[in-house]
Amino acid sequence: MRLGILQLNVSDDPAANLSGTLDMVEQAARAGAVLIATPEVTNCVSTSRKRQIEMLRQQDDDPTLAALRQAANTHGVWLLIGSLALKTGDPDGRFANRSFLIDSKGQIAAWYDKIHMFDVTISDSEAYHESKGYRPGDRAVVTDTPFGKIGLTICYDMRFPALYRTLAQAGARIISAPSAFSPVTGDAHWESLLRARAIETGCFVIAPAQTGTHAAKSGKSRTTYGHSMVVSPWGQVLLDAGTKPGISVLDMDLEEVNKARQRVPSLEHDRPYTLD
Ligand SMILES: O=C(O)CNC(=O)[C@H](CS)NC(=O)CCC(=O)C(=O)O
Repeated sequence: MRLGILQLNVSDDPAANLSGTLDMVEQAARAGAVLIATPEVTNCVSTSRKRQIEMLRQQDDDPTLAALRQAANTHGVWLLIGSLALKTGDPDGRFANRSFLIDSKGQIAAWYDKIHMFDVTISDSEAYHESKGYRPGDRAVVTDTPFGKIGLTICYDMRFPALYRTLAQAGARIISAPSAFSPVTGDAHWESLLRARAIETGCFVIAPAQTGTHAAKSGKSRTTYGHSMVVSPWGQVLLDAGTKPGISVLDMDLEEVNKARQRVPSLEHDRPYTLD
């Protein structure tokens, strides 16, 4: 199956971001991709809560979701929208960081709210407080597709191997990890984390990423790591998209999932144990 990966450098203007993303989806579909995946927060990268309150919408009212559903139907492709930042209507005002799998008719096949929040102080000058802005989810999601079962995760989730194991043991053969990674942790950890998750689950791991410095009309601008990646179930890096925005298309042989799991069936070798 042919996979399209969109590496994006979105701003805090969802309408402008959408037109660029729609162009890239069309190009990837023309190149023969049947599943096209976009990064975390495809609609808006912003560090300003005020700006997010102004620009973001609830799911039923979100123009990015509506237009991408229509594009999936028009081009007859499955779309993994890495995530959208959405209003939730919750009294505490927090947003959802929500991933969507859209089928080739434009219907929502599955959605997933990021479970693990990136509340991390990397250095004196760099800290993230994701849970201040976003309300974490509490359900893991695996869905049937014509390409086998896909498990959904987002970004920081990749540091929680138990979630990946749950998804793989529930039948996932592909796990998505759309991201907006920090450059510092990206350099240190990104490739290792993704390869480890692929090897230990025997899944393809697909990780479309935001990249570069994100233009902001309001608030501080933010920089992300890029290097969108696809890793085979044997742990080979099939794609590293570097740091420029753009489209990558590659063919995945899903038989490799069976082969890797036959060679090393560790997914079936869990054992109960006590902790003294
Ligand atoms: O804030 C938003 O609008 C969307 N959310 C994100 O971009 C999140 C939280 S800041 N980014 C990550 O989880 C990066 C994780 C990471 O870099 C690591 O695990 O090292």
